[in-house]
Formats: sequence, structure tokens, C-alpha cells
Amino acid sequence: MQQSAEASRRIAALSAQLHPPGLQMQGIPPLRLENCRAKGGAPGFKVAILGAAGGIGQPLSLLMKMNPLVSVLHLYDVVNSPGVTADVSHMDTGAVVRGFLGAPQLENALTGMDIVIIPAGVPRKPGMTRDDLFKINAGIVRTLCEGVAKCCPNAIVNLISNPVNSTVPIAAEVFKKAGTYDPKRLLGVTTLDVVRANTFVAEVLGMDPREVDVPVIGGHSGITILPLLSQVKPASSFTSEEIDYLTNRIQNGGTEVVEAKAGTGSATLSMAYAAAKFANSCLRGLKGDAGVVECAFVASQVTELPFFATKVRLGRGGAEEIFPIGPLNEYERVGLEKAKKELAGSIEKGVSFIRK
Ligand SMILES: NC(=O)C1=CN([C@@H]2O[C@H](COP(=O)(O)OP(=O)(O)OC[C@H]3O[C@@H](n4cnc5c(N)ncnc54)[C@H](O)[C@@H]3O)[C@@H](O)[C@H]2O)C=CC1
Ligand SMILES: O=C([O-])CC(=O)C(=O)O
Repeated sequence: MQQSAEASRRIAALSAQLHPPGLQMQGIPPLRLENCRAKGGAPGFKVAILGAAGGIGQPLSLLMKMNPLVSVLHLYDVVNSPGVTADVSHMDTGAVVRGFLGAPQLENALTGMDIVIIPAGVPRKPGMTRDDLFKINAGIVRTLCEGVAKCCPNAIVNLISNPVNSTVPIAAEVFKKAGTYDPKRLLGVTTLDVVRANTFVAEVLGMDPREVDVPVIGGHSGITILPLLSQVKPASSFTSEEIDYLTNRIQNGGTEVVEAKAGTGSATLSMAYAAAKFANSCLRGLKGDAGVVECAFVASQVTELPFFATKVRLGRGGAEEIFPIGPLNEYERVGLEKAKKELAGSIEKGVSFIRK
């Protein structure tokens, strides 16, 4: 039977996946596609991780491979993605894993994706601020988001690369330029701040962290990270000493890890956990689950700033509802004013990186 050029191309691509380079090097003979009984992956969503070979990317790839809502997992990096892909692909979970290496393969990595998670970029060393990463990471985020605009303009983007307060505005400008911007589908990941806040507050209250819910608003660096201890669930009261301790510990959680790692990087394992938790909520929203709520740094009208982190409701279209800040006490009102001042500069820096 005569095959169309397109069918031949697809069979060649699938055969290459069934016979990855690692096997070829060992001299293991290829499995002929027509003899393969595999029916393909489980039903679900297609997820790409950009920066999949990094400190966050590797454990995040593992966790996403374990997510039953994921049918296809694309792992992209500029180094080492074939190794990570071969490794993760041996897990006997439903998602089909494919690896992509280097800029020429970015478009294939992105085509058809429902969610794109971006932990690509350099991490901090002791003594650096997240803003010190702007020089390198701004360009990385720009390039990757240009790829998203071209190849999967309807995907939901979970942006992890720091400084989040500036990289999210950069991504928005890239999408605006490309004519694909939908503010509901661009989400800066601040889940680690909430994860830390739940942990530290639970410690002080002597509770199980899974039973504690601390809203964290503002942004993702230093004083822009604003935990709302007056809104903790279950309702709890804190001494002023506890409030100072908890606010400082949550705002400086990232620095605590950077210093403990002493030059070898920043939070990777807790971040992979937080990113997987957030992506799972995005997937549940896409699936149509009701009442899925997370904090995220998004385009917002809850303050005078164009971007701000608050609780959002995740649905089929991304952040479908943005919740207001709610009532604040005096301590939080002062914190909010300081946070907004710093955030304004970081947002402007991101916007002008693209508009310049
Ligand atoms: N939003 C948040 O809460 C958090 C954000 N981060 C940020 O996440 C980023 C990554 O951190 P780590 O994984 O620890 O760093 P890492 O250096 O271990 O990994 C980064 C990966 O990105 C890859 N990469 C670099 N340029 C790329 C490009 N153009 N395309 C695709 N991949 C590229 C590298 O090859 C590397 O594998 C950093 O910017 C860090 O500050 C870290 C922790 C928490
Ligand atoms: O502190 C850093 O550089 C990494 C980060 O964003 C965090 O751990 O919250």
C-alpha cells in the first residue's frame, strides 16, 4: 500500500522514539513499529517542562510522570535532556515521555502542549538577590515564550524562572507582541511561598501542615512576599513575636536554602514539589474540576499594579477568577504598601526589557 509522505514521516519519528540513541549505542536491535502492540498513552493532558535537566527540572519531571492526568510529557533542555528522558521514561506510569535537546528541537517540544512549565535559567548563589538573575534569565524566558507563542499559543504557562516579579511581565510582553496574550493563561508560580508558609505556621501552631492554609500575596521575592497571617485557616491568633518570626522566615525561605546549599544552588526539591502541586491544580482546572484555588502571580486588578499574586480559581481557561485580597490588619497593610513599591519597579523592569 502506498504511504503518504506525512505518514512515512510520522512512522520514522515514532520508530526513533521506540529506538532511542542509548539503545543504538548498546547494539540493541530496533523494534519495528508494525510489530509493536503498544496502543499509546493514557488519556490526559500534554505537558512540557523547559529546563527539565536542571535541579528543579529533574525531580519535577519525575513528579509529572507520576501524575495520572498527564498523557504526554515533553522534556526540553539545552543539555542532558536525553539522559533525563531515558531515565524517567522507564517509570511504569501512564505518561509517554519524549526528550528534546537544544534550540532546534524547541518547536517540536512545544507543539500541541496544554501546559508548559518553565524552570529554565540560572539559580542564586549566596549574597545574590533574585533580581541579580535578571541579566541571564530575562533572555532565556523571552526565547522560550517566543516558542510558546508560535507553537502552542493556547497553552497554560507556569513560569518558575526568577525573578518571577519581572519574568512574568516579560512573558506577557512577548505574548502581546505575538498577538497571543491571554492573561488568564500566564501564571507566575508562587506556590513555594504558600508551601513554606503552611509548614512554618503549622510548626508554630503544633498542627499538621496539610490542615493549614496560609494565603501569600504580592510577589516572589523578599518583602514582596506577603503572608496574610490574619487570614490563616483554621482561624488562629499569633503573638506579635510569632508574627515577626513567621513573616521573616516566609519572606526569607529562599535565602535560607541558598545559604544552606552554600553555592551549589537554591531550592530544587521543595520547589519541584510546589511546582507539581500547582501544575496538578492547573490540570484539574483544565479537566473541569470545580473550586480549584491556588495563589499565583498573575495580571490583576486587585491593586493599582498590573501584576499581583493572590488566590485565583483555576478552570478550563486558566486563572478564571482572581480573588480580592480580603481584610488586612495594620501590620499587613504596612507590609502591602512596601511590597507594592518594590513590585512596581520589578514589573517595570520586565516590561521595558521587551519594549525597549
Ligand atoms: N518560582 C520559584 O518559587 C522558584 C524559582 N526558582 C528559579 O528556577 C530557576 C531554575 O532553578 P534550578 O533548577 O535550581 O537551576 P539549574 O541551573 O539547576 O537548572 C536550570 C536548567 O535550565 C536549563 N536552561 C538554561 N538555559 C535554557 C534554555 N535557554 N532553554 C532551556 N533550558 C535552559 C539549564 O541547562 C538547566 O538544566 C532559577 O531561575 C531559580 O531561581 C527556584 C526556586 C523557586
Ligand atoms: O531563593 C531563590 O533564589 C529561589 C526561590 O525563588 C525560592 O526558593 O523561593
